[in-house]
Amino acid sequence: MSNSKTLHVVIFGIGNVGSTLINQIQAAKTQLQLQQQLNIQIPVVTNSKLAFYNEFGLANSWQCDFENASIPYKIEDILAFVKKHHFQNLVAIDATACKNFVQNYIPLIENGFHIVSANKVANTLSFEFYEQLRLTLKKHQKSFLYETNVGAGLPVIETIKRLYDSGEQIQRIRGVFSGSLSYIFNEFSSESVSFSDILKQASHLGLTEPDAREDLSGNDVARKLLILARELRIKTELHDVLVESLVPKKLNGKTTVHQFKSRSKELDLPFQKRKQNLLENQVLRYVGELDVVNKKLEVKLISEEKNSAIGQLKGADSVFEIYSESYQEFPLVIQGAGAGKSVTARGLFSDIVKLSNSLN
Ligand SMILES: NC(=O)C1=CN([C@@H]2O[C@H](COP(=O)(O)OP(=O)(O)OC[C@H]3O[C@@H](n4cnc5c(N)ncnc54)[C@H](O)[C@@H]3O)[C@@H](O)[C@H]2O)C=CC1
Ligand SMILES: N[C@@H](CC=O)C(=O)O
Repeated sequence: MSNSKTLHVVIFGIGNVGSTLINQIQAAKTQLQLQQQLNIQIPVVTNSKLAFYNEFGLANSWQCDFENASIPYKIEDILAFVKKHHFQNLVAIDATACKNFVQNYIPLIENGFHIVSANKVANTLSFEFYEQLRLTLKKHQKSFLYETNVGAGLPVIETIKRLYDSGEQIQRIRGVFSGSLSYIFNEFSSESVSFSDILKQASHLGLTEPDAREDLSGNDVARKLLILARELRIKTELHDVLVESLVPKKLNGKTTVHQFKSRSKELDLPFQKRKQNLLENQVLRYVGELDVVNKKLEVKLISEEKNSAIGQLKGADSVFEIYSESYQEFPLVIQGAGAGKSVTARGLFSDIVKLSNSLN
């Protein structure tokens, strides 16, 4: 008798992260089958408007297939499709950055899906929604994994959870939580390049959010702090986070993404001034701090000594310093690429495999 297990994975969002995930899964098929007797089938992939269906799973030519044969969809069409084919072990991947998409989580769970998400929105809406989602998961015995919400492929949430579940008192988590802002300020502090050019590079590298103002406004980092705070059972909301936004009012949400991009040169002068104000041994860093004891969450741009751990960061590295009962003087440190399509897709893949281990 075969012990092989099949997962049916529906991928919502086939941009940087979603499409890399599909390619990673396709490339690992043989290895997964041989080493873990795991078969991951992807019968549906979607972007915001179109879905491509193949009940036998995607072929390696999936991008062409999507271009040629995708059709407009509603979430109900996908629910009907998986029901018609009696698919078991259903997993919905949220690789969108969409605020509305998370309203589909509860119907998906009620229709048999586990959720694996890179999108931080579901964990950062009201605490009421946060709890309702967890109650629904419990009722339907489904899982929700979101390791990539904080630190992309880095094991940040898992580490915090393990410490907390084993009774460790976590006092403070401080660091550079954003891979894109890390890249931007590492490059900007050390190179003679304009701020807008570096922002453009970060976006081309797939490091920023689809709307880079999510990063520059501090909102994305605030979401990460809130997610960690809630893991530690702190009942708090996104608006409780003290945030220093780097987006000037004239370029805020009333401007479209396209307008913001075409006017990004307006950011150059203010950032050049901040750079000029630095002392010789300082660099700019955008940091987050979760003070667990005082339940205070704050994100801001600081001038940091070049020689400190945070000052020495390179590339798109994030760093999380966890101070706790057992790590008082010298924190537990998690460091590595905090953004990028490849590490993030691998983080989602790892959540899928983790989920498969908990299924029959
Ligand atoms: N890029 C990175 O380094 C990291 C990204 N993430 C998260 O991963 C998610 C995806 O990021 P990227 O791939 O970089 O963005 P992207 O902009 O490249 O791709 C987003 C995709 O979602 C689709 N989409 C938008 N609304 C949708 C909807 N309602 N239903 C279905 N599809 C929809 C878009 O059509 C696009 O295909 C975001 O939530 C981001 O915060 C998390 C960690 C790191
Ligand atoms: N924009 C985010 C991407 C991952 O969440 C970041 O820069 O960290």
